[in-house]
Amino acid sequence: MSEAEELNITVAIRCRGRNKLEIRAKSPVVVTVPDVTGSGQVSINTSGDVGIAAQMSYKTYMVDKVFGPSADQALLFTSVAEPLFRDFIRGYNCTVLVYGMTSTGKTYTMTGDEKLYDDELSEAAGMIPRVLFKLFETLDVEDDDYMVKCSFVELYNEELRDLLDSAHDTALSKRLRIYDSASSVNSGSTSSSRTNSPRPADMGNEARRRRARTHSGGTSSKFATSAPSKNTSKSDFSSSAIYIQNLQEFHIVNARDGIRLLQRGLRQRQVATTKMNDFSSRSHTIFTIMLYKKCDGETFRISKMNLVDLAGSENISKSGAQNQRAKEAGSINQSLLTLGRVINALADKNSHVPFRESKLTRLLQDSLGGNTKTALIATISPAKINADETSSTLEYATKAKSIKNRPQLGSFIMKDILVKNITTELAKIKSDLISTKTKDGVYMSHAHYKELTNDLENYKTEVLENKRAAEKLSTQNALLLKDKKTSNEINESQKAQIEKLNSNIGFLYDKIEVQHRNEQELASVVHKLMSAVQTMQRSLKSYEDQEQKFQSEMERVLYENVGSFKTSLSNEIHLLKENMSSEKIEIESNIGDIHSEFNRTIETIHSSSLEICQKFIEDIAKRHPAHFQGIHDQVRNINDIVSAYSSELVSKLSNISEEYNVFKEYLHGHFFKNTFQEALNIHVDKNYHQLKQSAVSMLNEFQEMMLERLDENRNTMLQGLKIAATEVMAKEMGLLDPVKENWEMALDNINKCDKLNSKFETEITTATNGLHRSIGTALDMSNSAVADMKENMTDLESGYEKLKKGEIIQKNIKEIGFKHGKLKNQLLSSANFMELAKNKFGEIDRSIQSLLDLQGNSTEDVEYSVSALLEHLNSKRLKPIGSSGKTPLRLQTNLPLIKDQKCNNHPMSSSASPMKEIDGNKVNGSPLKRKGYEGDSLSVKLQRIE
Ligand SMILES: Nc1ncnc2c1ncn2[C@@H]1O[C@H](COP(=O)(O)OP(=O)(O)OP(=O)(O)O)[C@@H](O)[C@H]1O
Repeated sequence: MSEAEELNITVAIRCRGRNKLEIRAKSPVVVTVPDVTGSGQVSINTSGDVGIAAQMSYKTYMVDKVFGPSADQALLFTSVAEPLFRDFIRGYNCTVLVYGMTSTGKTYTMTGDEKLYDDELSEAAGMIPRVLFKLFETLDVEDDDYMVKCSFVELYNEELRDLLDSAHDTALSKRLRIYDSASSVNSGSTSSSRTNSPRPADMGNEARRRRARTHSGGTSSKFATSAPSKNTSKSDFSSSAIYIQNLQEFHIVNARDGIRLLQRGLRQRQVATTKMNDFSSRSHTIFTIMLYKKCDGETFRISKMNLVDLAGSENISKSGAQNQRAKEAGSINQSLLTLGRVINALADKNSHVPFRESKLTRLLQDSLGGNTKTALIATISPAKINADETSSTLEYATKAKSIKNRPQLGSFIMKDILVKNITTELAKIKSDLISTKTKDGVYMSHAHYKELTNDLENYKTEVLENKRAAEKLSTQNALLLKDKKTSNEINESQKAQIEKLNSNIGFLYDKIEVQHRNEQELASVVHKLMSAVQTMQRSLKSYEDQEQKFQSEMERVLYENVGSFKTSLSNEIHLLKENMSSEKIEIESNIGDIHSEFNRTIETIHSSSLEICQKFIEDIAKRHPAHFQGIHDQVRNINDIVSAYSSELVSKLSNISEEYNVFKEYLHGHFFKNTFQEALNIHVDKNYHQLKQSAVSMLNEFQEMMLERLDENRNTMLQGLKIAATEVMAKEMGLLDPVKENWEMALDNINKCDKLNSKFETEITTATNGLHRSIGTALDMSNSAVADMKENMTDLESGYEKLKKGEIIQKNIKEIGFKHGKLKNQLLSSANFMELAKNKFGEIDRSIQSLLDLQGNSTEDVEYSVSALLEHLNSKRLKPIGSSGKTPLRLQTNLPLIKDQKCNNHPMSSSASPMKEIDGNKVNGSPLKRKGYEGDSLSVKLQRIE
């Protein structure tokens, strides 16, 4: 096999039979394995179903070897450990690991029965005793120079302990520390992939010394001693990537020495009784056998065999672990979890493998994915009650199968260096022995004494330094306490501020509530306003209806009167013509009739018009002002409400704005800082307690411990602070962001609301003012119109009285009578004229008809029409003929005829038609606008009636 060849880890499964507990629990077997050994296949029924259904839920795993309940210890050794053992003898570093749930037989597999019976091993002896025996058997057969050393270390609660240290668990025991080893100290060694890190300083001198050594002739072959070579692991450990400082290695010369060391170590090992195992191992152990085997004349190859018994993963609820046991289980599970992650990372070929996350994985660094040949034995229980743990163990075992190592031959050491080391150690021990023998008490060599004195001095110095460090820590602690007090005070004030802020927020909520209610009130007022407008529209409509009624009344009167007037005129003309032809013309009576008929008609028109007009005006005078006054009052009311609401709203908004500013200021100025202080405070507290504990323990520890603890504590504190700061930053920012956003959005909304309200207020004020003004104007106009109408009514009355007197008409008629003779000759032409007049009346009739038509649909703008009517009434007052007094408008209809009669003494002889003036001025020129024509309004219609 080439040295750099990749080799998968060998994975074996060992399934024991059901133990008493499982039998008592009547837990069925769910794991299928061969009874002894067979193919590398193991199946587990994950559902717990039985019969055919069970076949469906079997999960199968493939590994290198599977051993069933009947597989004995010897088979395990020959199948798994022996191939590795052979490589170990050849100079490879090898590791055998047992892994599995508690009580599945890890210790049984690795150690088993380690006792000797007549210097022989029992059948139940596990791998370690078997390797020891096999080793010396093999070395004896090879009959070559060698040296064997053993070490036994346990990892308990993440702390390394030397199980072979006679001062184990006492104050004198030296603390073990893990270092990454440098590459081989010997020129003949091969470099490891993980051996580039610098060696610890305390290794430097000896290593340098050795490198400087030149080859010298070898002396010893076997070392017949099992005395400890204290602190020598550093000197001889060359190919492994991991170095344990202060770990003692013991020379052994035969298997029994090794067994004794094993037994000594096992006595020190942490074992406890749990519900699942009477002798449950509470720690991980590594029994290491180091072989220095002669390679050629002057060099020895160093190889190691690590036999690792891992503590069992356990379900605390099942194992019933409490207090110390629970703590142990937690630590065990934690380190096994990291081991699982390391296996996963290696199997997935991740660039980062978390070896440094636990001491266990650091120790196994070279065995997993390194230069070591490794075999993993996963022990499992066949019972259903442990099916979950068994599945998990099988998952890990399968994963581990894909891990590849690059086994390499171990490094070399020069024979003379090896001999010198041993000689020095021997000399030291001999010297101590002699001193002890010659005197009472505890004696030692001068050199050893000197060394111990040096150590003592060093320790004294360390204690002093530690004291100083402790004092410094106390000062820091006092400062931290002071800080804590200040922080607490800040915290209190912060709390008060938060409470205040909360009450402010509550107050704001109340205000918003009030504002909401105001808005609702405003909406109802607007609603009322709308209904008032609708009422007004209805009033206008009734006003329009009245106008229509008035028009139709007017139409009826005009039709009746003008029509009857026209008919009687036509009858008169006809009669006149007949009388003229029969020469019996009684013009006086005719004229008298005309006169009386004319007066009667005018009187009827007048009285009807007067009656309608009076009724209309009274109606308007009665309803209109009161109605407008009501609207006016309502609008004023609305205006007041809106103004009050608006001012209240403005004050509330300014309050909100002010609160927001306070809040913003608080957020910017205090909020984050104080929270940070609070969190910092918690972390400071935490770290303070840690520091306190550390300080107390540190005072009792040696310098290494002290320095390491200090470093660790400082790092923990720094990291804690860093994490706390980051966490707080992230948390605060995370919490603050949505709040800030919400506040900003709320402010935006408030501002928008403010703007909207201001706009609304302006608009409603403008609108109500406009309405107010319009209604005021309309009211004024109505009042003045009513006054004017009343005045016109008076004028109408006086005009009518004058007309009634009919002085001028009487006079003219008399004149006509006197002039009867003279006019006789002209009767014919008069008859013609009358014919013409008849036609003209027809035209007048049509004109009136069209005028009435035009009146029909002129209600577009009632207010305008009313104002136009009033305006018209004001501007179109006419005076009666021969009088300076005012005449009602409608009396002027017949004025042209009378005027002509008065001004021309011979109206009958005149070629100009008396109607011509009417034609030219108003009728014939047809200035009348048709229905629907622009400007068609009541005012125009009234003009035409004139
Ligand atoms: N294959 C086996 N044959 C016979 N007995 C076994 C076998 N496996 C385990 N046992 C017995 O089961 C008991 C528990 O075994 P062991 O202490 O080795 O378990 P473990 O896995 O090391 O447990 P823990 O992790 O708690 O230390 C012991 O009494 C052991 O003798």
